[in-house]
Amino acid sequence: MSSFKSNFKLGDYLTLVRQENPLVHAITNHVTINDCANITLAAGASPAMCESKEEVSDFVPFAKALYINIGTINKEHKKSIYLAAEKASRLEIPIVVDPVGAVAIKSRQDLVKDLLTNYSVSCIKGNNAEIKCLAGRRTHGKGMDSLDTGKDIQMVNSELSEKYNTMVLSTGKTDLITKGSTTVKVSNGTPLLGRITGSGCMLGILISAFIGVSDNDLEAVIAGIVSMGIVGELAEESISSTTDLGSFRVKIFDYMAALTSEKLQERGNVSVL
Ligand SMILES: Nc1ncnc2c1ncn2[C@@H]1O[C@H](COP(=O)(O)OP(=O)(O)O)[C@@H](O)[C@H]1O
Ligand SMILES: Cc1ncsc1CCOP(=O)(O)O
Ligand SMILES: [Mg+2]
Repeated sequence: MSSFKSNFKLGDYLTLVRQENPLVHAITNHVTINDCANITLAAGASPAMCESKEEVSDFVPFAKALYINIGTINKEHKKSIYLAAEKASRLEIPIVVDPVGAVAIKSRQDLVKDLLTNYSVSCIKGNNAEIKCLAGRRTHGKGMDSLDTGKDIQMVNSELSEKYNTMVLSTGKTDLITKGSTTVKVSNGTPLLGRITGSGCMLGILISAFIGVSDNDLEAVIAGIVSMGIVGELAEESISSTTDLGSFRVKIFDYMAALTSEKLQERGNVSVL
């Protein structure tokens, strides 16, 4: 692993997830919901997709983290998200927000900014375009996908992190995680992750699981990002053609379940900027 100033061991966070089997409450989109549940299980955590407004407030207290993904949001979801965020903030349960589609849809930007302003969000996680649009920057996306090269993204992350007093994770070819004045770059992964739907959502619920077992949220998020990147690399190495996207997707679950803390340590490509 390349330089990271703290002497933390990435693999320890995976071990913790497996030992503690944290319950992650997800209110997430209906496109990738099953992939989110399965990647969470494969990592050693427990997913629960509970989204009804009558139920979320009762359910949140059992969770170690709350993952909010607005990819297919509707009126009902919106109410549930507010109720869940309110309860989680009050109980100091970490919240991760994934602003899917915010580039194209103004009301999604407004919702996410409102959540960041009024609730205790541990991490806002989006692709480069989503993160830039939340900072009011010009960017380029297509539907749920980013077409942004990531130019100036470190500055944008820092601005948002300071403005909302939260961690910011921007994803793309490289992933940057910023907390206050610290930005860490993770260079694991493969472009194939961008060719299946759900890689961003799976990353979002995974980092929620990792945050849920740790008192160091920055290190936990790094371990979650590296895990996703490495299983993408291993899945790519296992297929015979880059058009085997179905096999690639399935292999991601296989390699996540088989991932060891040693592998995490060995292949993690992390540096402090
Ligand atoms: N070109 C790439 N090279 C390496 N990893 C990538 C690439 N594109 C996406 N990823 C990885 O795929 C995951 C999802 O990122 P991204 O595609 O930016 O999010 P989203 O699916 O939300 O648009 C992240 O772990 C990211 O590192
Ligand atoms: C295609 C699509 N449409 C609404 S949500 C969604 C999934 C987005 O997944 P990801 O952000 O992981 O690419
Ligand atoms: Mg996404």
